[in-house]
Amino acid sequence: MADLPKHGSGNGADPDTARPRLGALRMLWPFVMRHKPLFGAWLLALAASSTATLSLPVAVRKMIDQGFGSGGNIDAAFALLFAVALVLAFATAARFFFVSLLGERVVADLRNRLYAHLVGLDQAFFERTRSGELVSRLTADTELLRSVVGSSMSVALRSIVMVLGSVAMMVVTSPRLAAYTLVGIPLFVLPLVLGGRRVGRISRQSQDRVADANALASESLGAIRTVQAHAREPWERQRFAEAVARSVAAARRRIAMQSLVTAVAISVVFGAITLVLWSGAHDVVQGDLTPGTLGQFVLYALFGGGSVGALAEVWNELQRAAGGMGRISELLDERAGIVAPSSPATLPVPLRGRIELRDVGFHYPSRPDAPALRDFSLRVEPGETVALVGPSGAGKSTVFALLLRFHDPQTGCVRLDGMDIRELDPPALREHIALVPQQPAIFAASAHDNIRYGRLEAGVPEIEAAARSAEAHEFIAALPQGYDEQLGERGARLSGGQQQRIAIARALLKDAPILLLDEATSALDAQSERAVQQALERLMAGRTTVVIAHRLATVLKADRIVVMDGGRIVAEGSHDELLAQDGLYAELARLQFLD
Ligand SMILES: Nc1ncnc2c1ncn2[C@@H]1O[C@H](COP(=O)(O)OP(=O)(O)OP(=O)(O)O)[C@@H](O)[C@H]1O
Repeated sequence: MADLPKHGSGNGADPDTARPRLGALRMLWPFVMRHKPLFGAWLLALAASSTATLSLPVAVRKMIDQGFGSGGNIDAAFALLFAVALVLAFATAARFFFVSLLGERVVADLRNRLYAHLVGLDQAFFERTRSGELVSRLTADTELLRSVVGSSMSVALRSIVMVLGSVAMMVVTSPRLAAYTLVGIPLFVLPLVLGGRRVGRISRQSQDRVADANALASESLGAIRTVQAHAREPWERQRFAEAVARSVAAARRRIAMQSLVTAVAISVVFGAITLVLWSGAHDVVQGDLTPGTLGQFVLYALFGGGSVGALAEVWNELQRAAGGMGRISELLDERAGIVAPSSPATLPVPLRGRIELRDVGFHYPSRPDAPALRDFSLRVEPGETVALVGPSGAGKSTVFALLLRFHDPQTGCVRLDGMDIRELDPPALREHIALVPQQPAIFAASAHDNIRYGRLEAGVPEIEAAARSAEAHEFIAALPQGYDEQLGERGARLSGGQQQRIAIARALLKDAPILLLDEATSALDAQSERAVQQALERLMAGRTTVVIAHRLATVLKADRIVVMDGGRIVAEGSHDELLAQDGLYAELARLQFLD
């Protein structure tokens, strides 16, 4: 799988890379076909509105020749004109309604499909992809496609119909004038297409500058504490102002180019029309043409010309959207490396909870020459608590990653109750493991929902019981809205110790036989510390536990301490035994636990 190209934002392809191929938009077809009735209704409305538009000039001719000419029926001519206009009005409204709705539906489907696909991808994918970029694909790129399905494609198709219809009607109306006009068309189209291309290129640049400014703002607002703690507000203001100024400068170039194109287009169009009109007027004077027919012809020329202009305008947008679609299909083509076998084995019920890593050798996909674990063998009996201790980078978290099957080891195997975990369906495996990470993820939801994440079908009494065991009930009950209190993005409204206790309550609720606990390194005050410790003891009771230990109390309570260094086990034993050896453990203990 190739690395994704890193764009500043989901908007606009890099002007230096190859032009996006319009063919990428074909990917949208199956999504459109899922809404056949809407699509059909739109085509009908399009046919009706185009027919009405194309009959308008005929009605105008009748009005001029019969209405103003001698002996005509004024009332009937005007009634016809009004009727055509009425059909046009309603058909246009229907066309707009159906195609806009189609755009919304298609984009919603596409977004759902993309999101459903992304959450199923493996950790290796998320390690090499920036989450900001994924969000931008989900929003900015799909947004671009909404405007394409809901408007640009409609404009393009309508314009093509109108150009063909107008040209045909021009030939029918006056073959001689039509011949003049057709010869003049390239003269008229060329500057529009050339100018349009240039506008497209400049507009991509201008959107990239806008995206730069946005990225800058979201980065500094996301790190507002760091910004303010360093008193860097003036610096950030200036950086943002400069980025905004760059985007205005780029937009100015685009606007200037667009203005120029508009001026040229209007001059060329009206120049051509004046010429045709002038030649037609001579015909009228000589009696070869009625005034109404000339009027009819000029209207067709205007419709046709206007539609060519509209085509030129949407051309660039279609190209941009093709770029967006290309990037989305790249993501949809990503395949997870960690998948269930075709017929997954089932775990014994009840699970005993023996875990084993046997002769494991592992390196992260992004770092093939830096093994994170080597010849690593560890067996944890049901109900046993093993503490992993070691310097930073020793490979402790990697053990967790392999037990959860976020990655597969390159050599050796990981077993659960004697069964190779590669034979299992990954979600089924993870159902049996509760993970309490060092920095728990708290969602922007209520306290109640945050705990319920551990087991979605849990009822209120179970959730409260879990909170009580996790020593979290008291502080939650004291929140202004109790369990309904919103905890804020990333748990912004909770202290570190409180966040940990929410995570412990979640794990208690999940009630899995295996517990992976990454103890927080951040020091808590004595009271929080005691509360967290008590909660953890309740959580660990009766479960097979592997804990990345940072506290003396934890290592003292563990059945066994495993000392890791450089991806290997260097010593094993109890606290006292290991202290007596006076090796790496004694050194770490002096630094970490015994100060
Ligand atoms: N996602 C990753 N991609 C590439 N390398 C990684 C990744 N995660 C960890 N590593 C590397 O693997 C090695 C082991 O890391 P690991 O996180 O398991 O150490 P640790 O003992 O948990 O450290 P700490 O106590 O600091 O969390 C380190 O050299 C680290 O740089």
